[in-house]
Amino acid sequence: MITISGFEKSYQGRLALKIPSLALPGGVYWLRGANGSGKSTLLKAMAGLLDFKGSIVLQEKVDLKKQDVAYRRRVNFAEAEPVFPEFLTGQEMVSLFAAAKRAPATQPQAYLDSIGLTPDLERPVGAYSSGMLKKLSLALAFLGQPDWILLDEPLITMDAAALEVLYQWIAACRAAGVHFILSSHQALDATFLPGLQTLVVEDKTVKPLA
Ligand SMILES: Nc1ncnc2c1ncn2[C@@H]1O[C@H](COP(=O)(O)OP(=O)(O)OP(=O)(O)O)[C@@H](O)[C@H]1O
Repeated sequence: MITISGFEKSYQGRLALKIPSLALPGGVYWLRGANGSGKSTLLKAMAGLLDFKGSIVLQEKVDLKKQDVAYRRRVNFAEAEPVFPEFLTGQEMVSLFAAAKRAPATQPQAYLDSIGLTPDLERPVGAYSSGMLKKLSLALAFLGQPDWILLDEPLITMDAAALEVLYQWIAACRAAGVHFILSSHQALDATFLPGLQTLVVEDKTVKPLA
């Protein structure tokens, strides 16, 4: 469960998103909304990457603002358009994230092998294509033992084979009790994401679709 209360985010004094109260019990959520509606703002705030007014609390006890290290270890995030330091290799990025997220020893390799990134790990990420960067950032978002994984536009730039792998990762994590929020402009297919629930971002707020 994630509970959002009294949430407000403004940029340069201009309100972007306001959520008086929202409780997300868990499962898989499709975060849907028009361009500029506030999807990335919500996900970045929930990932602890944006300052905001109000509170976000995990499982009624881990407050993002008060226990930020514990919270961030349990909530993972992948950006829509990942930007990494270009001089670091894929392997160096994986090692950094694996240490920060306390990933079990063999976990990173399993993800990288299945998505086909292993042959490119020694190359600097500045030499990666946009699809390779996306695969790397998604693999990083699965490291550790998160309770929630937030994926901003995970479908963009992914080829069909990579998408199938992503759905397999999500299914395996769901079976282990991990919850997901995926933002997407494309409709998500409930065949691949059983129990899919919808959150709509409009009029500068977020509501579950009844
Ligand atoms: N760094 C920023 N500075 C100023 N305004 C911002 C900034 N980031 C986002 N905004 C504004 O906040 C609002 C929500 O933006 P956000 O990126 O969260 O939308 P989104 O739903 O993810 O959009 P898209 O579907 O186009 O990616 C928009 O009006 C946007 O202009």
